[in-house]
Order: sequence, then C-alpha cells, then structure tokens
Amino acid sequence: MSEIIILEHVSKIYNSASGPVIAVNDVSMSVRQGEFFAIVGPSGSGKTTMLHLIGGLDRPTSGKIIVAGREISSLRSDESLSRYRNEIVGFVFQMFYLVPRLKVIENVELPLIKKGIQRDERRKMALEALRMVGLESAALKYPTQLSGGEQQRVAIARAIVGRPRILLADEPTGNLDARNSQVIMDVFRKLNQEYGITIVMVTHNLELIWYCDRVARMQSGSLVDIYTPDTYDQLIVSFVKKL
Ligand SMILES: Nc1ncnc2c1ncn2[C@@H]1O[C@H](COP(=O)(O)OP(=O)(O)OP(=O)(O)O)[C@@H](O)[C@H]1O
Repeated sequence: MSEIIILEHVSKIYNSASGPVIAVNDVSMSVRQGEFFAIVGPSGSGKTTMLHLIGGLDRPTSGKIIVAGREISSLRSDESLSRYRNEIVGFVFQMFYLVPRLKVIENVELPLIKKGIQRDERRKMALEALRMVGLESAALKYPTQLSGGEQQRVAIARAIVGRPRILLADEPTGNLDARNSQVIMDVFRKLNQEYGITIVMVTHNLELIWYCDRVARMQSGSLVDIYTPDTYDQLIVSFVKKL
C-alpha cells in the first residue's frame, strides 16, 4: 500500500494574545492510500489543526507535508492551496453547513459550480454522490425536511461529489445520536471500501475507532502513538487512565 499523506517533522505554532501556542509539535506520520485513519486525543491536543494542515486550510510553521505526491507545505499562494483542496480533498465537519434555501441536490452541486461543470453533468454527478450515501430519494427535498443524520449524509455527498481521493472529517458525528453516528460510519466504511476513498477522521468518540484501520493518538500537540485494531484495547485503557 502506498502512502498518500506524509508528514515530516510538522509543527504549527499560533501566535495568540497570551503568547505562542504550539498546536502541533514535530509530528511525523503517514496515511496509506485507501486507509480509514482516525486521529483521537483530548480537547486542545491538536487534532483539528492536523486535519487543517493536511487539507491545506492552514500552513505548517515548519516541516514537510506531501499529499498525493505533492508537497503542499511548499504551496505559497492561496490559489494553489485552493486548487489542491478542490482536486484532492473533501471536507466534512461537525456542523453540516447546508444552505437551507437550496434543495438537497443543489447543495450537493455547489462545489461543481465552482469548478465550472455544466448543469446536466452537475446534476448527474450530484445524483450519483447522493446515491453513494443512500439519499437519492431526498434529492428534491430541502435540508430542513431531513433528520440530522440525513443532513450529514448530504454534507458527505457534497464533499465527495468532485471525486476527491481523500475525505477529511472533523468530528462528523459530534452532533448526532448513537444510531445516526452508526449510519454515518457505515457510509464512511462504504466510501472507503467500495470506492477506495482514503478517510482521515478526527473524533472524541472512542466507539468509532472500531471502524478504522489505524488510529493516531495526540496529546499536547504531539503524536503519542499509532494503534491498529489488535492494540485498540491499549488505546482505550490509556484514555480511561486519564479520566
Ligand atoms: N487560530 C488559532 N489561534 C491560536 N491558537 C489556536 C488556533 N487554533 C488552535 N489553537 C490552539 O491550538 C491548540 C490545538 O487546537 P486544536 O483545535 O487543533 O485541538 P483539538 O484537539 O482539535 O481540540 P478540540 O477537540 O477541542 O477541537 C489549542 O491549544 C488551541 O487553543
């Protein structure tokens, strides 16, 4: 399996009013093509910052980030980072960020308008993305007519409509109950296994790690360890000890 995301000695320091904050501290790791990868850790440990660095939403202070063969840490202009985001990654957040006055299918089409894709093709691609998340039948509804879990599936369809190789998800089940969280994870598993999309997910919820191939644990900006299913018990114990 080849490595689609490589981080080499990556650090991110924010300058806040109370002085510099080391959000990510000298992290080196990689994610393999086709992997379902999670990042866990307590609040403030640097998980979201890691995801933003991988997704080109932010730039590292030092270190190298290579995604799909491109060194994104050396991209200087906002345009080149934005092009990278449009071509390679899709984002899903805890909030769904759907436009309430647009129909579901129109919400899913939005990233394609930015890419200049024609209407008929857009419709086709959006319907296919909705089919991939099992929501084709909701295409003509409005977001407010859907449950929270369904709205998150629409947000996922919007994230994958441009066929990204990597899906980055930040607490994607944070606003959902256990049942809907499970549905979302089943959708991720399908996208990962059937469509080969590499997934990197940040989560607080340790129940979700069982869906993942590997899990990185962050603590105070540092990568403490990487776990595989045969060592998830140790990961859970390390969390319980902190309670
Ligand atoms: N734009 C910013 N300016 C200043 N400090 C920041 C900024 N973004 C993040 N930080 C700080 O960096 C550290 C890591 O934040 P980050 O959001 O990555 O953690 P997290 O593990 O995702 O936390 P949570 O689980 O609460 O979302 C925290 O101390 C946070 O306050």
